[in-house]
Amino acid sequence: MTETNERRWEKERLAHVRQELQDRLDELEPQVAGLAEQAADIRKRFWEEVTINTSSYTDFEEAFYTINQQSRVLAERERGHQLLVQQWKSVNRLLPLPYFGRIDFKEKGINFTEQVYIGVSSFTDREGLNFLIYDWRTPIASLYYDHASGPADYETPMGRIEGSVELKRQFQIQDGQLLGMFDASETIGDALLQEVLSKGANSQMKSIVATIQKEQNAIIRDDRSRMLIVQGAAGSGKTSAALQRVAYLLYKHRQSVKADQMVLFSPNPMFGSYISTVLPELGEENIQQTTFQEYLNYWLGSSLSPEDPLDQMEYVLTAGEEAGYSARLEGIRYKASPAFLEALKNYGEWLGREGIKFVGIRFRDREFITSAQMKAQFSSYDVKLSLPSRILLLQEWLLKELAQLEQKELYADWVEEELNYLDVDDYADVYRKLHKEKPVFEVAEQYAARENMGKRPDLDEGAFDFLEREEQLLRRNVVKQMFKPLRQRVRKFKFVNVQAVYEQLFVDEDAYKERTNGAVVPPYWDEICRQTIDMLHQNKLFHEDATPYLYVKEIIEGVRINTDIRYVFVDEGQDYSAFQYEYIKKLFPRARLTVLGDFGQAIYMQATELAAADSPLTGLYGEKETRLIRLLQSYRSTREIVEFTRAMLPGGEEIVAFDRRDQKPQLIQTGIVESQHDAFICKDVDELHAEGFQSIAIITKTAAESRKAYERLQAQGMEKLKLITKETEQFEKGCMVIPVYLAKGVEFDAVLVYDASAGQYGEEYDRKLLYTACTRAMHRLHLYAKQHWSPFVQALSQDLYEKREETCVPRKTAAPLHLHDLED
Ligand SMILES: Nc1ncnc2c1ncn2[C@@H]1O[C@H](COP(=O)(O)OP(=O)(O)OP(=O)(O)O)[C@@H](O)[C@H]1O
Repeated sequence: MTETNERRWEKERLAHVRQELQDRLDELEPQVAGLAEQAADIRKRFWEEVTINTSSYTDFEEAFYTINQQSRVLAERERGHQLLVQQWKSVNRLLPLPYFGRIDFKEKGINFTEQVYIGVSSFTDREGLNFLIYDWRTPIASLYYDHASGPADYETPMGRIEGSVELKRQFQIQDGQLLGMFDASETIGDALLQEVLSKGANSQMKSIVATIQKEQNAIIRDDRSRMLIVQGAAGSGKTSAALQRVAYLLYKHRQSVKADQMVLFSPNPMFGSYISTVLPELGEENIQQTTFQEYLNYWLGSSLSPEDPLDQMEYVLTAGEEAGYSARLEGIRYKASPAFLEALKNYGEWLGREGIKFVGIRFRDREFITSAQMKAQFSSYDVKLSLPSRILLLQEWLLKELAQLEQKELYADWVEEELNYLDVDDYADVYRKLHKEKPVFEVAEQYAARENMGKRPDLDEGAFDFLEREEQLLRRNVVKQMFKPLRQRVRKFKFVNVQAVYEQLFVDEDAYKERTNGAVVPPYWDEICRQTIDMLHQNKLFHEDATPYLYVKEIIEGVRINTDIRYVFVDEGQDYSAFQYEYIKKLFPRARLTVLGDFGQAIYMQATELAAADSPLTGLYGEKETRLIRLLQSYRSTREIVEFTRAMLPGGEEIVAFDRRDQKPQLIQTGIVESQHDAFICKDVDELHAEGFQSIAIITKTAAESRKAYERLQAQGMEKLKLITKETEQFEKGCMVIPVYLAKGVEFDAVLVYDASAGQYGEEYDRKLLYTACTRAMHRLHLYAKQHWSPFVQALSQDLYEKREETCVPRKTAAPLHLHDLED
């Protein structure tokens, strides 16, 4: 066949498959509507068809069976309807783009070459015998992602199948029309990838199903590791691969795992909205998404409010001049470290021996059960029992004590008083209750009357007295109501003073050492102690204390677990501490973990290196159950941007750029006049817009700088500018000012680093912040500085960028130049 014949053939096949799809749709539509109507009808007439007659046991039994039968029919219809709707949706999804790839595979020992067309779901011919389209998650489809032409094999549940790939073809199909096709030889056609990557940024992430790369496919299909760690360069497709992996696992384990048994921890709520369309695009339901902070807030309850990690970050970046800053930084570092985790484990032992602090139970200004009584009771339990078991015993004891006290209080004066405040409803309740008991009373009365046969019945003796019963019930209600909160507090372990238990760790160095089996304290310990206790006294927790606090709480009360969750995904995994991983492991004991991150973007102080030999992550489930995959190829940015950004990172030379070309990054020195600086940015934004770039981010180091930049740029007349803050929930296209730590994980057509001067990014710590900011750019990257460039920019080879030093007149020249317009 000539090439044009080949194309014609593919066009005809496409038309044929689309026709089959259309026919199926035409068949399904009336059925879908019909079944829905039938189910609705049955539901409506459900009770009409059932006559309930309970006069005899047989009648009752009959009614029971009719109801059962009706509800079974209804459930079946509804299940049938759901299945049809699923099929209908899947055919609908396939119609505009039935498949994106084809692979011709000849199995060893079989004289037949199968043409395998791959799309987002499977579709067979009318007889159900031939696959017109294979779901991309079927075993045979992995050939498409893993092999170029030549010998190839793939894994099936029945074992490995060997053979050879004779053709690998990619299609560009839009609205059912074949726009292009490429035969790929080596890797999956760079042509299609080029095409996909050259497109503009979106306000929502896209699925990469048609162009998944081999190393990404390994992540997606790994189904053995308990812990899968992915260390991948910026833009290497970690998040994309993670979402494809979710879709794969939901497909592979569709009988046993549902979407609500998977959780994804994402860096912030805005990121959650950014990725929320990928799974529905692949025909799967979204899984649960949360941030670690949401978990902390939930478990800590309302008693203590933990600081937001973004506020912690803002403090670290902006509070350098404040008293106690160095101590706080040391505290953040130490409280996230494995050393502190170890210290807390030892503290747990000590607590079990002597350290628990109890809170007495008070009631109406009386100490019902004192903390000393609790302590005495607690120490009567066998020390061989675990701490949570002994606390449970104490809880049981307290509930019993409360029950006895409740009984004793029935005739206390305060109850008498409370009775006066009861309203009509309370009396009515009691009356109803007594009325229900009436037959019993009547029998009792008759009995009493018979006993006194012949005698005048004496109602005061032996007979039931309603009034007395009523008062007793009312009293009981009053006391019960008053004791309810006490019981609830006991059930919620409020009799342990966790806050005091955590606080006693931070008394002084000697006490700390004694209680943690000699842990070595970090520098500034006294100040760290003071700061921690200050916060606790305001019922607040530093972010770095939140997870350790929960950890201590659980040492005492026992671990909270969620056994429903089967897969946990942690994106931006470098930003979690050893502590947080330990916590996640405990919380989800039946789950497999996938952690994706990039140590090059580790901008939080509690960062964890994912790929290091001594990484706490490897230790979590042990080396045998852990697999590490590295992604080195970056897909997001142009070659010029990747070459520029990777040179900022030590070891960055191993990052591989994808061959997509555009301008070199631009370095613009704006001079010391602030308004001129902003004018340059405004002018560049206009030009980028004119070139057709729709998503442009002006990235600052901090939220405070974002606010300032936003105001200044607006003053320069920049219109439709958005300010992104930690409260922003939705990610939209357009031009925005955003602090770097909120831009994590997302991407823009063009990135303008608002101020890349030495004053902003001068310390070693700033290197990764600047790297993270620059790597958000897909097509264009501009950096601005008034005077001196950041040392991380200065260190770059000059052939990696273009320098601009043109002049630019501020747009709003009306305001005269003030001294504050000049840089310090
Ligand atoms: N195989 C692929 N085919 C097409 N596009 C891809 C592929 N892999 C990644 N991309 C694209 O590259 C960009 C970066 O992907 P993604 O955000 O998943 O990377 P990441 O490693 O999570 O990045 P970062 O760590 O910098 O946030 C996205 O636009 C994504 O669509």
